[in-house]
Amino acid sequence: MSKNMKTVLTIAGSDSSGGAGIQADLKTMMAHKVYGMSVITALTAQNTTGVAGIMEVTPEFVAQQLDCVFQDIRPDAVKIGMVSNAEIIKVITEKLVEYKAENIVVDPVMVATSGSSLMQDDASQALRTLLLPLADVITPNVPEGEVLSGLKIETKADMLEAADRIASAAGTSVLLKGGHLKDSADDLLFMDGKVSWFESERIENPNTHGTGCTLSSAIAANLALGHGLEESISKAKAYITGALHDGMDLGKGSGPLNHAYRIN
Ligand SMILES: Nc1ncnc2c1ncn2[C@@H]1O[C@H](COP(=O)(O)OP(=O)(O)OP(=O)(O)O)[C@@H](O)[C@H]1O
Ligand SMILES: Cc1ncc(COP(=O)(O)O)c(N)n1
Repeated sequence: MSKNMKTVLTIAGSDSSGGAGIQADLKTMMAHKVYGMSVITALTAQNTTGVAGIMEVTPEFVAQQLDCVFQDIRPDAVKIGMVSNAEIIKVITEKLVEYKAENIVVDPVMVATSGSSLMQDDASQALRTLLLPLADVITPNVPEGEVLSGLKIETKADMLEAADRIASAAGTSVLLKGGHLKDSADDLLFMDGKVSWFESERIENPNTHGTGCTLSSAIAANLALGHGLEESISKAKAYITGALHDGMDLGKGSGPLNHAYRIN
C-alpha cells in the first residue's frame, strides 16, 4: 500500500476523442504517477477536426461532484480547464474557497485548437473577477492572453507586456504560452514581478490537440509532488516537448499527443 500517493483534481470538460480536457488531464496525471480525480463541467462531442456539440453540467451537479471529492480524498493540487458559463465559475470559486484548495492551476480555456468556442461570452468577466484571483498560476495561450490583456501579441516583447498586465489584474503568477507564435515555442512566467523564460525548439508537428490541457495538468502534478512553481513548469515543459517529439499521428485533423510516451 502506498501511503504517500499524491492526488490531483481536474475540473474541466470531457473530450470524446480523448486528446484534450478531462481525458488528457487524467492521462497526464497517470504519466506523472499521481492519483487523478475529475469534476466534469461539460460533455463535448468532439474529435481532432472540431467540436460538434456541448452539453453543460448544471452548477448544482458541479457542486455535488466537488463536495464528494473534497470531503473524501483531498487533492494536493487542482487544475481547472473548460468552465463554460458564469454560474459554473461561481460555484467552483465558492467551493475552492470553502475547502481551502491549494496549488491551483487555471488554464483559461476559451477556444479549442480547431477554432470552436468553449466558453460563453458572459463567462469571461466571471473568470477574471472570481476564478483567476484564486489561482497560483494561470496559463493563457496567445489568443487568450490577448483577450485577458487587451493587447495584440505578436512578439516576445508583446508577451512580456501582456503577461505583466494580466498578472497585475489577477494578482497572480502568469505563464503565457508561446506555442501560437511563429518562430519559437518559448513560454514566459511572470511571477512576483520576476520574468523567467522556458525555452524549447519549435517542433514541426501539426498534432497539437490538447497541448494546453496537458501542460497545465503536468504543472499541477508536479506541484502536488512538492516541486516549486518554476521547477514544476520546467518539468512540464520538458514533458510536453517530449510528447510532441514522439510524433504520434491519429485522426484526420490536429491529432492528440502520446501522453504515455515516457512510461514505456
Ligand atoms: N510546435 C511546437 N513545438 C514545441 N512546443 C510547442 C509547440 N506548440 C506548442 N508548444 C508548447 O505546448 C504548450 C502549449 O502551448 P500552446 O501555446 O499551444 O497552448 P494552447 O494553445 O493552450 O494549446 P492548444 O494548442 O492545445 O490549444 C506550451 O508549452 C508551448 O510552448
Ligand atoms: C473539453 C475540452 N477542453 C479543452 C479543450 C482545449 O484544448 P485544445 O485547445 O488543446 O484543443 C478542448 N478542445 N476540449
